[in-house]
Amino acid sequence: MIVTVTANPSLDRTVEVDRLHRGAVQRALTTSVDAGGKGVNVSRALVAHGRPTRAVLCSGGFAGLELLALLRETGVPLREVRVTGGIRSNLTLAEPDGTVTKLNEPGPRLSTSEVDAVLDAATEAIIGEADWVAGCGSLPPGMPVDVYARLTERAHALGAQVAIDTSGAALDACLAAGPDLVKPNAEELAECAGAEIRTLGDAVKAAQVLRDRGAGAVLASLGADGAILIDDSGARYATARLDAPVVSTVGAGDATLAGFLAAGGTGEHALRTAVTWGAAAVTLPGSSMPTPNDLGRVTAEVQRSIDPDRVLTK
Ligand SMILES: Nc1ncnc2c1ncn2[C@@H]1O[C@H](COP(=O)(O)OP(=O)(O)OP(=O)(O)O)[C@@H](O)[C@H]1O
Ligand SMILES: O=P(O)(O)OC[C@@]1(O)O[C@H](CO)[C@@H](O)[C@@H]1O
Repeated sequence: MIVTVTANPSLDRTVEVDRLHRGAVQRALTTSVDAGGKGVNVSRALVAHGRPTRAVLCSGGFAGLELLALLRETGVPLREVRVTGGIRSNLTLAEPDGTVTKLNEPGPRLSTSEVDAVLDAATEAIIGEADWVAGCGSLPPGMPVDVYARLTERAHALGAQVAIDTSGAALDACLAAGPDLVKPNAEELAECAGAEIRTLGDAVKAAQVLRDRGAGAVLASLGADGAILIDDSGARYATARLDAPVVSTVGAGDATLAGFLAAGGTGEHALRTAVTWGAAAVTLPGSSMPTPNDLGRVTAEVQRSIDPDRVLTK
């Protein structure tokens, strides 16, 4: 069972436009709404593949009610923490060539007791049930920067492994608690390691910095370039070939983490599955998560020998 924790979930509104013109009044072609937030997406992807999961998340305001209703439709088992502030709505402006512009709100301010309630709800969900806990996404205002470190300590005390997918100070702060896995994208990895990432070799070195600071393994997603996994047995690189156009990259990293954990959370098979699920996600609109039917569009390949000079596309 994989428990996901999303302190800052969102309603993800995707608005499709012909072409984005800054400063102009534009008419949308279509709009859609998905239940969002990184851990919520991981749970949605797992449910779509019939894998046991539970999503722990904050909910508040009318947006929170809509989020819960959407999640119930998708069949994700929930453990909600009611908070006073309304949860956020994040906007994606999608253009037909696959370009997305994303505006993420900060989220509601949480009180100290609401922060404790999130950690307690996560602990209850873990007890006796979870093999893995995934703490995912940005922290809402009021949430202390060490919350993922605290989640890691609690989960380890209960015998569960921990994966963290976050950015900035929250990523920095979780490393000392020794999460079993972190899943940065290239930008988050560069910021956390304090290094420029231009090549695959740069990405491997930066991932090693995060391991030296406490992460057990690093699964770094590299956008169109695939993903690398660095753990005790070395570095591996996986790429994916797509049989379909790129529609929306939003949530691809979450599908990647979901695939990795669904396939055991370690090793080559998990890396291949991660890249397959991630690449399948980009062929779908908005922040839709792939189902088993979507995976046939992807051919993934894992390489043990990595060309350190290979220049990354983003
Ligand atoms: N343009 C693309 N073409 C093919 N595959 C892609 C593309 N962009 C992303 N992917 C796939 O999705 C995975 C995750 O992408 P990325 O590194 O952009 O995640 P992310 O930034 O964490 O995404 P998000 O935060 O929106 O979930 C990649 O490892 C790759 O398999
Ligand atoms: O602001 P955060 O928490 O970093 O990211 C939130 C978010 O962009 O992540 C998901 C895609 O990965 C979306 O569902 C959601 O809108």
